[in-house]
Amino acid sequence: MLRWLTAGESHGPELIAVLEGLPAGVPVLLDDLQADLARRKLGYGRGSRMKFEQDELHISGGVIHGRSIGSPIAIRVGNTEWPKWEEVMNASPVEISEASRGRSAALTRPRPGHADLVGMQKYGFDSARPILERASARETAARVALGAVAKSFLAELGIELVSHTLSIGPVRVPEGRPLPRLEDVEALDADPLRCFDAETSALMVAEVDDAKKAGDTLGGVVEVLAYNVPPGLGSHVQWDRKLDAKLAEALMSIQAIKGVEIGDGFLTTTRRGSEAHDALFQTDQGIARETDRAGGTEGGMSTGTVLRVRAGMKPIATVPHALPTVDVATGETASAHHQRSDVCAVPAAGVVAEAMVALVLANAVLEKFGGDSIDETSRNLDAFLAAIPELLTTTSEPGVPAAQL
Ligand SMILES: Cc1cc2nc3c(=O)[nH]c(=O)nc-3n(C[C@H](O)[C@H](O)[C@H](O)COP(=O)(O)O)c2cc1C
Ligand SMILES: C=C(O[C@@H]1CC(C(=O)O)=C[C@@H](OP(=O)(O)O)[C@H]1O)C(=O)O
Repeated sequence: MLRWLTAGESHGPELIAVLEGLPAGVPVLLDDLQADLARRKLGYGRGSRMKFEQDELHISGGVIHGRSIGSPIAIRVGNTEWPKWEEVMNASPVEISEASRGRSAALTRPRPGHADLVGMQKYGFDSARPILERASARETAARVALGAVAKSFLAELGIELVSHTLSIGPVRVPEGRPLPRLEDVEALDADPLRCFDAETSALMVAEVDDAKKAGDTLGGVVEVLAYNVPPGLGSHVQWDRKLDAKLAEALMSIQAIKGVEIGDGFLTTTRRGSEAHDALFQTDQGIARETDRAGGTEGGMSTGTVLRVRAGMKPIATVPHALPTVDVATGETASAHHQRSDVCAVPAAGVVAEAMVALVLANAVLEKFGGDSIDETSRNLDAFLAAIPELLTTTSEPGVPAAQL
C-alpha cells in the first residue's frame, strides 16, 4: 500500500513530501520530477509569481543511484522567494508594518471562495495569513513531485498517463474530438492552455484575455487519461475499495476542484440505457467495447479500457475586481484582500490531476499485485493477465463491432 503526505506553507522556505510503500527498483530521477514541476507552472493566465519563483528540488531519502530502495521517498521543494517572506512568516501580525512590500500581515478582509473566513473561525485566528498559507495551491508542487514518482512506477508496468484541458469558462472542446496520447504530451505542454484542439485553444486564450481585462477570473474542466491500465484494479465489494470513488476523492482534494466525472459522467444521465453503456463484442484480441462511455471503470473496478476522468475547477477566488466581504476587525463592509493572483490556473490543475490519478493508480496496482521490488510487481501483474481465460481478456481500447465492419 502507498501512503503519502505533504507539508509546508505557500510562502514558507520549502514544501516536503513523503511517499511510503514504493517497491525497490523504480527509477526516480531528479530530471523527471523537475520536468513535471516545470509543466505545472505553465499555462496561460497564471499570475506573476509563476515567472519568478523557482522550485528547488531535492530528493532527500529513499533513492540510491537513481532508483528507489523500498524505503520512504522524501522530497523537498525549496522556495526561492523565501528570503522575501521570512520576516512576514516569522513575525507576529502586529510586528509587521504595511511597509513590508505590501505583504501586510493582518489579513482581516477574507476572500469569498477561499479558505480564509471559515479557517479563521475554525482555528481561532484573527488574520487569514495562517489559513491561506496552507490552503494555497502552492502545495500542489509537492503532489506533482510525488505524482512523477508514481508515474515512473506505472511506466515500468506499461501504464501511461496524459492530461489535457477540455474547457475554460464557457469555451469547450467540441465533443467527439480525438483523445491525446503519450506522444502528444510535448505538443500539449506547448499549447498555452494544454488544449488538444488548436482552434479551441485560440478561443480560450481570448477568453482569458477578456476576463483579465475585466478584472475577473476563470475556471474550467481538465481530463486525465490512463492507457494500458490492467482490468481488476479496485473492487466492487466495499465502498472504500472502489477505484472510481478513490479517484473522485483524490481529484476533489485538489484546491478549487468542485466536480469530478468518470467517463461521460453527468452526460450519461441524460441518455437512455440503450445509449448509455458500452456494448461488448468478441474480437481476435479479446472482448472489446464498442464505445468507452464508462471511462474505464465498472463496479468500482478498472475494466482494462482507457481510464478517463474529468475534474471541474471553479474560477479563482482572488478576483482582482474584489468581491464584497466583511472586515472582521471592524465588522464593516469591505473589499476582499487582493495583491496578485492567477486569472486562470486550469492547465496547472490538469498536471496536478494527472499526479493525483497516478498516485491512486499506483496504490491500486500495489493493492492488487503487491511486490517489494518492481520486478516482483511486474511478475505478479503478468501472471494475473496470463491467467485470465482467453475468452475473457479485454482489448484496451474501444473498437468497432465485427458486425459493423
Ligand atoms: C494550480 C492552482 C492555482 C491556484 N491559484 C490560485 C490563485 O492564484 N488565487 C486564488 O485565490 N486561488 C487559487 N487557487 C485555488 C485556491 O487554492 C482554492 O480555491 C482555495 O484553496 C479554497 O479551496 P476550495 O476552492 O477547494 O474550496 C488555485 C488552485 C490551483 C489548483
Ligand atoms: C504559488 C502557487 O500558486 C499560488 C496559489 C494561490 C492560491 O491561493 O491557491 C495563490 C497564488 O499565490 P499568491 O497569493 O502568493 O500570489 C498562486 O500563485 C503555485 O502554484 O506554485
